[in-house]
Amino acid sequence: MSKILIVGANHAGTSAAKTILTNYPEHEVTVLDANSNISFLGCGMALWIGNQISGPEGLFYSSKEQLESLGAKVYMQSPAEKIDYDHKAVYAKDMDGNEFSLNYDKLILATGSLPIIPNLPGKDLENVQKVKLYQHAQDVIARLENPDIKNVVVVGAGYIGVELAEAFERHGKNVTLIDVADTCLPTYYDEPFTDMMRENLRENGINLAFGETVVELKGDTKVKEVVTDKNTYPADMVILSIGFRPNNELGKDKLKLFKNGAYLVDKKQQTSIEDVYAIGDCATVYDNSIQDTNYIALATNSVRSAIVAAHNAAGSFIESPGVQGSNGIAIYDLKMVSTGLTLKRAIGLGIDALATDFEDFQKPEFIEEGNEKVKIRIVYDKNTRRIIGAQMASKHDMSMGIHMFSLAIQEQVTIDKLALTDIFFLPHFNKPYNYITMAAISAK
Ligand SMILES: Cc1cc2nc3c(=O)[nH]c(=O)nc-3n(C[C@H](O)[C@H](O)[C@H](O)COP(=O)(O)OP(=O)(O)OC[C@H]3O[C@@H](n4cnc5c(N)ncnc54)[C@H](O)[C@@H]3O)c2cc1C
Ligand SMILES: NC(=O)C1=CN([C@@H]2O[C@H](COP(=O)(O)OP(=O)(O)OC[C@H]3O[C@@H](n4cnc5c(N)ncnc54)[C@H](O)[C@@H]3O)[C@@H](O)[C@H]2O)C=CC1
Repeated sequence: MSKILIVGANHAGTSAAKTILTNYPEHEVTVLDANSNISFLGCGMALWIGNQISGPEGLFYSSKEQLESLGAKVYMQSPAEKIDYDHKAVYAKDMDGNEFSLNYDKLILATGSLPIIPNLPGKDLENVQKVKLYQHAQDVIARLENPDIKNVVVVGAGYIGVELAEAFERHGKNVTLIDVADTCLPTYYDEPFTDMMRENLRENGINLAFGETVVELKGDTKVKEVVTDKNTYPADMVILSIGFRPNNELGKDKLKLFKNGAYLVDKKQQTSIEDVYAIGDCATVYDNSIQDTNYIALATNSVRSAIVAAHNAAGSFIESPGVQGSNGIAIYDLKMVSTGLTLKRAIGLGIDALATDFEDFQKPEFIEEGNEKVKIRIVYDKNTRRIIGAQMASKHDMSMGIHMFSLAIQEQVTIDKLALTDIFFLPHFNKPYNYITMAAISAK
């Protein structure tokens, strides 16, 4: 029997706790979380804010009570404040402010990430919001009820920014979306795809301010304007969504860190100290598309890294196969999915990369209803022919196709092998010469 202590119980911590409790009932599992809720699906935040779902209740899939029913001891609203790694002890405060300490045999750090807040004049003005927690979403929704909030400026046109821009527009607000990059979603897609999303946002009435740097947020007590190096925008509310940074407060002076501060872990999720694991957004991942360590903050990575750490902490040896950063987004009718590297990023990393593109209807033309075009790009290494990335866009739900590319990158499949891969045909679903095969066959 080991004492396993998990610090942080959102997606990563909950997944680790459940894996240990259901597979290894002999261990004593204790969970600490600073917040009053766990398992909030941030990915549903935009749907909630945009009134596309009836409420937030379905966005939670676990609770203190559920973990307790599986046998865990759970302390909510109890932030860990210090860890003595040499003596295997965690010092925390409970919800009444009382200090207490817990000893462990194995420690799993699952403290996640924090929104990056740019050091801008005016960042502390009223109605300048960050969005990560359930409580942040509640706060934003309460403010949106105020009819004086007419102009909403979203800073950062990454995944959160683009999703929330749609949500605010659905609320009838005048929305401006700003990014320093000259397009939206630059990390995930190449230009032919970002152009589609840009057009989609523009057609739906969102003001786009790409290639602009925010220099100041102006106001009295409340924010009134966002000033960039090129323009000034009226703003009754500002959302800061320019990325996450790992929450490494408890280990930054003791554990080895990645360049952005994430806990450096091996394929067992173990940190630089034995018996100390790190999972989810506070830890690094092994990225198969670059065959190196990376930082990719996604709930999917959190859940899987937690399973790996849980088994290892509980005494079984398993290794992570690594990740590809697979992701997806649906804005109005447009759906986009990607995995691995974009062509731009691959070239930026010095890889001799090429892309093969194809666009076609999903199904044969004689299927007259529910037949949309799909655009695909596959990125591959010119020398090894290895597939290193893929992107797809359509009004049709073609999302499942990206999983095959994720596996192809993980398993180092070549573009030539993909060209001859058995892909079934049925007119209800696709074409005999479907876009995946055609893109692969067309590769130089
Ligand atoms: C709006 C939004 C939409 C998103 N959409 C998607 C999506 O569609 N798909 C996707 O894959 N990802 C999405 N993400 C990202 C995803 O939410 C994160 O990757 C995920 O939350 C990471 O989970 P985690 O458990 O590692 O960390 P976190 O969610 O950051 O949780 C960390 C937990 O640790 C606790 N904690 C921190 N410090 C302490 C301490 N000292 N003591 C005790 N407890 C502590 C916190 O209270 C928290 O509960 C989205 C995020 C946001 C904000
Ligand atoms: N559908 C999904 O899978 C979703 C995933 N997430 C994940 O959550 C994490 C955080 O999301 P985001 O905050 O949207 O980060 P992000 O990394 O997706 O996007 C950040 C954006 O901010 C821009 N930016 C950076 N600094 C800036 C500055 N000073 N001024 C203006 N723009 C600036 C970047 O160019 C980038 O476009 C990411 O890892 C993301 O993948 C979030 C929402 C949905």
